[in-house]
Amino acid sequence: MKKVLTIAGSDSCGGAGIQADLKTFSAHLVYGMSIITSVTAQNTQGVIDAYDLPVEVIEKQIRAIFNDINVDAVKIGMLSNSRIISTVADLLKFYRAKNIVLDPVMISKSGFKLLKDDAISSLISNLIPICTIITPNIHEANLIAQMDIKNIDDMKKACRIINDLGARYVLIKGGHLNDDAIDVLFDGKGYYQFKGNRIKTKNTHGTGCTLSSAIAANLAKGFDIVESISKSKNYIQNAIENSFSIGLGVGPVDHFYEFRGVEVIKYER
Ligand SMILES: Nc1ncnc2c1ncn2[C@@H]1O[C@H](COP(=O)(O)OP(=O)(O)OP(=O)(O)O)[C@@H](O)[C@H]1O
Ligand SMILES: Cc1ncc(COP(=O)(O)O)c(N)n1
Repeated sequence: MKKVLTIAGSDSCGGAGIQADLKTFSAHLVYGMSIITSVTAQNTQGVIDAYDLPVEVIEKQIRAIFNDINVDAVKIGMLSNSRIISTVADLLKFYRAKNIVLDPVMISKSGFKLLKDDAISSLISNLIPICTIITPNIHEANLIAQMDIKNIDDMKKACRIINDLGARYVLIKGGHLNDDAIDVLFDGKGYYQFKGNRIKTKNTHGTGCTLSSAIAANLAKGFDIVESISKSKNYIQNAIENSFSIGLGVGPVDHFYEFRGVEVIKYER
C-alpha cells in the first residue's frame, strides 16, 4: 500500500483542503495521512475565518510521520505564512521527502486570502526549489511569474519562468480561463497540454486541491509525470461532471474513479 501525506488546511465543509485530499487519496486506493496547518471555518458560501496552528505543532506532526513511516508522496496545500512555509520546507528537506506536489494555495474561490501577501516570496524561495511539481492556477501563476496570463502562449511563458525558479515540473491550470479547461505542463524541455471539456457548473469547490492530491497519489503509485497528470486530469473531469450542491453556494466535486483517457498534445520547445 502506497502512503501519501497531505500538508494543508482543514475545510470544515469538506470540499477543499485536507478533507478533499483524503477523499482523493482513498479514491486512488492509497493510504492517506494529514498534517493540519490551519483550521478554517468555511462553507459553500465562503471562508468565515482561518486559525493557523503554531509552527511547533505543525513541526511535531511532520516529525511524528517521517520518524515512523516511509512516505511515498507529499501534497502541499494551504500554508498561510512565511514561518509555516520555512518550517515545512526545512523539515521536508531534512527527511528527504520525495514526490512533492506543491499546490500554491493563495485565495479561496470566495476571495478569502489563505496566504499572507508577504509570504509569497518565502513560497518562491523555500518551497519551489524543493518541489517535484508546482500546480498554480492562472492567478497564482501571475503572482509567481509576475505576468498577466491571457492565453496558452502566456501559460507556456509563465511555466518557463517558474521552472527557472527551481520547480522541476510546472503545471499551470487553465480552469480560470475561458474556453476549454486546458492545463499546460513544462518539463524543462517541452510542453504538454492536458485538455478537459469545460463543464458548466458553479460547483467547483476544491478542484485544485483534488487535482494536486490525485497527482501525488499517482506519483506514489510509480506513474511518470505525464501519466500521473493525465490520470488526474481524467479524475478531476469526472469529479466536476458529478459535482453537486450541498448548500447555498459553491458545491463540492464528487470523488470516484473511472479512467477513460485524455487527449495529450506534446510540443517541442
Ligand atoms: N468548469 C470546469 N470544467 C472542466 N474542468 C475544470 C473546470 N474548472 C476547473 N477545471 C479543471 O480543474 C482543475 C483545477 O483547476 P482550477 O483552475 O480550478 O484550480 P484552482 O483554482 O487551483 O482550484 P481551487 O480554487 O479549488 O484551489 C484543472 O485541471 C482545471 O482545468
Ligand atoms: C483549507 C482550504 N484549502 C484550499 C482551499 C481552496 O479551494 P477553493 O479555491 O475551491 O475555495 C480552501 N478553500 N480551503
